[in-house]
Amino acid sequence: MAIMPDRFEPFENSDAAASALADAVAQTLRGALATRRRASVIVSGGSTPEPVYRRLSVTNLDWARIDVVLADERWVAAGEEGSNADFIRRTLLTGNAADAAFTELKSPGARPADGLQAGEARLSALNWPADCAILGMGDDGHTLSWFPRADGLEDALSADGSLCAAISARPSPVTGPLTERITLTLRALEGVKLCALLIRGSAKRAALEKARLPGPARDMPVRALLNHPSLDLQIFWSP
Ligand SMILES: O=C(O)[C@H](O)[C@@H](O)[C@H](O)[C@H](O)COP(=O)(O)O
Repeated sequence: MAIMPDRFEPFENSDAAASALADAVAQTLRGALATRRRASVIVSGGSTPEPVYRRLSVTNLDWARIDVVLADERWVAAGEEGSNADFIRRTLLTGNAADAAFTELKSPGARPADGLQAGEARLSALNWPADCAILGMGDDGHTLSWFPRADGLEDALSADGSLCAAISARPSPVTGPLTERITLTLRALEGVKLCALLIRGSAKRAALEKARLPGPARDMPVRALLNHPSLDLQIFWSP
């Protein structure tokens, strides 16, 4: 099948990119709420999207009808170092957006595999496809918790399996010490209306160009998005 070309939008600075993405997400959610009871947005950790979340948190939307769904999580509980859920609570789920329903990925259990069933049950209760996804990318070509050559990556990139997968990443400067993770799968992104990849800086631009070259997704898992036959990926880049 032919590859759906992505749309690359360069912005002058990170503020302009954040503001354009927050506007696009708000508009998509508003449009969805005009015809459906609930709308949803998938959100990532990482430092880049914080200004997007801060903007959205003060945006006037019917947040009580919006599901905020975590894209991926380190296997740590709320209150522990590295919790993406805490980051989202702090940056997005305040102000107007405090009324949103939040679907987290951490469940009880010693390892991500122990929490897969519970995570899947929570995710299955939501409406799919989601309306928006705000994704990031690392210099190593990972996105969500799809780390290069990680254990569990095949499950995560399978388009017809579960909505979440357990990941054990190979330790690297990008992963840091917390390599046990749970992530949404490629299947969870199928059909998302606004699928946005927000990246900043020349190293990420270079990584993106490298990922565009032919090669296996296991080396640069962002390729699963770039080479997807029907995903309409929008890349918001700023220097
Ligand atoms: O849990 C996470 O760390 C993220 O979901 C991850 O996929 C992130 O989006 C990238 O690592 C980019 O992170 P930065 O924005 O900090 O570069």
